Order: sequence, then C-alpha cells, then structure tokens
Amino acid sequence: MRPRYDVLSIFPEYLQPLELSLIGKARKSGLLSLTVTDLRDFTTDRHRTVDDTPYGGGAGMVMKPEPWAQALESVLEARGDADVVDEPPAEGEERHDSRPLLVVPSPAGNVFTQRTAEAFAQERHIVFACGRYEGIDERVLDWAGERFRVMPVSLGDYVLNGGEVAVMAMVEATARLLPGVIGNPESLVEESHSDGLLEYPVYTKPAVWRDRAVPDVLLSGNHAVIARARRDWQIERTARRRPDLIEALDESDLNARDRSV
Ligand SMILES: COc1cc(COC(=O)c2cn[nH]c2)cc(-c2cccnc2)c1
Repeated sequence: MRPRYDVLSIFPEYLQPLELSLIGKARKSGLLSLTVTDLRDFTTDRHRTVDDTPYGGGAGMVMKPEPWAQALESVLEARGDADVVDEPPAEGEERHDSRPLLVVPSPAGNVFTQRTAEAFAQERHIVFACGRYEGIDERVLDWAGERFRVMPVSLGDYVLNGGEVAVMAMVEATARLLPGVIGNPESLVEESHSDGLLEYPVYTKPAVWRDRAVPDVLLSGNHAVIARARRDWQIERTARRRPDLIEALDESDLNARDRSV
C-alpha cells in the first residue's frame, strides 16, 4: 500500500521540513505520497480571503467554509473518487468504509497517541486540515462527514496558532511506522509507548564520562539480566513521570519486578 497524505494549509511552506530526513527519503522512494496545498488557491476574491468575523461575536476570526469545501472536493477529485459509492457489504460483512480520513488538528480534538499513529499507518488516504485563527466554521466538518471520516485530533492540552505543527508531528509519528521508512524496524519495537511504558535510559561510549559510569549491568553481557534491568527502569521511569500510564501495566509485570528487586 502506498499511503497518500494531503495537507491543506494557508502556510504550505510551514510543512517544508517534511521534505527532509527519513520522511523526505520515503517520499522520494515512493513509500508514501505527501501533497501540501494552499487553501488560498480555493478563494475567489482579489484578497484571497479565508477568514471572517465570528457569528455571536467574540475575539478573533473564523475560517470561511467555502474555501475549505472547494479544497476538500479538489483533493477527492485528485484522488479520483470524488463520488465514490461504497459497494454494499456482502451478507454478514462489515460495511467497508472507503472514505478517506479527514484529520483536523484542534485543541478540542481526541488526544493523539501512539495507538492513533498505528491506526493512521493503516490508512490509504489521510487529509490533514490545518485550521488557523479561532478555527474552521463547524459546518465544514458536518458537510465533510458525507465524504470523509472526520476526526478532530489534539496533540495535547495547549493551544497552537495553527494546525501545521500538529500535522508535522502526526505525519512523522505515522510515516515512521510504515514499512521501509525506518532502516531498522527492530527499533520501533522497544520505543516509548510501544509497550505502554516509557523507554529505558540509553548509554553509549565512553564507559565513564565526567566521573559518571554506565550502569554495570549493561556491561555484564548477560542479556537476560540486562533485559530485566531495562524493564525495571521502564517501570520506575513511567511510575515517576507518567503514573497515569502505570495503571495499564499488567499486574504480573509488577509482581515480576518485585521478585527481581
Ligand atoms: C481547527 O481549529 C483550531 C485549530 C488550532 C490548531 O491546533 C491546535 O491548537 C492544537 C492541536 N492539538 N493541540 C492543540 C487552534 C485553534 C484555536 C486557536 C486559538 C483559540 N482557539 C482555538 C483552533
């Protein structure tokens, strides 16, 4: 599967870092396609206006609906299935929803986690809509629901000026899970959150650096003992920094840790 990612933004140049490094290489080698489109290309007035004052008053501006609808329709046409109608499901089968995913970074979204990235990595086509100002006219998300699976997504409990930074983070977190993007897929297995825990501390040469030695266990060559020590460090680090994650830890792991201490 060659996933296709579309990004709609009034600051397309903001997404240029996605042309660099591993994601850039993956795009060049055809592992994924990523197209960034300027929302202003879908305005019709001389000033290429994308925002207007909010109904009901309040500070700031709201993104006008029509440019978004035109841009989203254009993305579907480019994909070649603007009017795709899903085949009726076979007897007893789940209806297959071939609509692309429309991800809208927003402080009011569902929280993006590693599980979300894993789900996104299974998607054939994701459209990322970068909101600016106070947000996008809500009717756009309602209208888009006929042609997309619409998903407001938050990176965390803070407010950015626009969705571009959030999209870069989500595209990177997703694309790195695609086959062939990361040189050594082994490195994906033991990283933070892949097993529900934070990752263990890492060390490299020299063995003693500014009077600080690498933990002896890592120099022992005993892989079972090293694996146990690393698991313990993961549990301790997670309990200290992210107690909210620790509940998810399987009871047997905690018991095993107590026995090994
Ligand atoms: C689509 O509507 C949006 C999108 C964004 C950009 O995304 C984030 O800020 C974000 C994404 N994950 N966590 C935060 C910001 C606003 C916004 C700005 C100012 C006041 N109120 C709302 C609105």
